[in-house]
Amino acid sequence: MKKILFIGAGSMAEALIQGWIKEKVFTAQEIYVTNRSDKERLQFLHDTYGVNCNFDHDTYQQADLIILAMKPKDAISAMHELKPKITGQSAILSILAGIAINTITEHLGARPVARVMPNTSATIGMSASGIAFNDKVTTEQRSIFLQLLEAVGSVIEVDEDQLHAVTALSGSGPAYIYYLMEAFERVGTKVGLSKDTVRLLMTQTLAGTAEMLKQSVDDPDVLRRKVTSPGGTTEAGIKALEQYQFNEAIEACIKEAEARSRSLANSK
Ligand SMILES: NC(=O)C1=CN([C@@H]2O[C@H](COP(=O)(O)OP(=O)(O)OC[C@H]3O[C@@H](n4cnc5c(N)ncnc54)[C@H](O)[C@@H]3O)[C@@H](O)[C@H]2O)C=CC1
Ligand SMILES: O=C(O)[C@@H]1CCC=N1
Repeated sequence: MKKILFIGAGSMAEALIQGWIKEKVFTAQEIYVTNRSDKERLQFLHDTYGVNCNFDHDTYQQADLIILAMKPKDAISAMHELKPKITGQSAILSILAGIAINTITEHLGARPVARVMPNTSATIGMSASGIAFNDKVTTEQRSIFLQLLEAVGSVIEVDEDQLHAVTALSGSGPAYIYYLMEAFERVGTKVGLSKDTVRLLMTQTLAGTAEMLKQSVDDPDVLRRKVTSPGGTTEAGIKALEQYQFNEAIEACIKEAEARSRSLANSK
């Protein structure tokens, strides 16, 4: 039986716990979760998923895998608390935005580390994750780490520095799409539809568009042109997006998020 220990019990920890249990990667009995102070949150995770939230110090030493899942600003103090407890050879999987592998080994000692940027769609097995490893990760461990992320979606190996861009795009990405959906729902009701109808239409439109991009050999601009009849509705809509500087807004969004990821490395 394995021991998988989450340090941090927030939304992303819950998404991975849910995804791994659902995909039968780990049983609830194999998962241990702790956080800083919120006992009610731990009780909720125990009651909902059956994971272990009350355990002794031996669990730290026996853990096969420790998952760093606190906020980046809490990472240094959390690792400081963790270091004396983990005398064993546990590998580390970090989902911390911005925090470098070197910072982790500086605080937790030389050990295998996978730095991962998943997203909350891991909950339903649909995460898009980026991953980078340090040189302590063996070939066997590397394939285990990849399997863990494949179980909750797709995963792509990148250079560690590229994880800032991955964070800005697919790590934060679900929030951009939810924000877009909020806007569709708001305007949809202004043009005469109910919120439920808009949600149904646009959820299917997003899913269909994503599937077209996956299945088609065409680039997005080619697919877009197939929707855009000359003098038609799409052309009018796109013109409005251009007038409101859609491309500049998206560029600023991703660049700001990427820069924030880089600056999180220095946050205290
Ligand atoms: N929420 C998301 O969509 C994603 C988050 N991430 C990363 O995952 C990490 C967690 O994010 P969320 O789950 O959104 O945060 P959250 O705020 O929901 O949860 C953070 C958890 O860490 C715990 N914590 C804080 N200090 C601690 C300490 N010293 N020891 C033990 N536990 C401690 C808190 O009690 C809380 O349970 C962050 O580093 C974030 O960058 C990565 C990808 C996506
Ligand atoms: O907002 C954040 O900082 C985290 C990282 C990616 C998604 N959520």
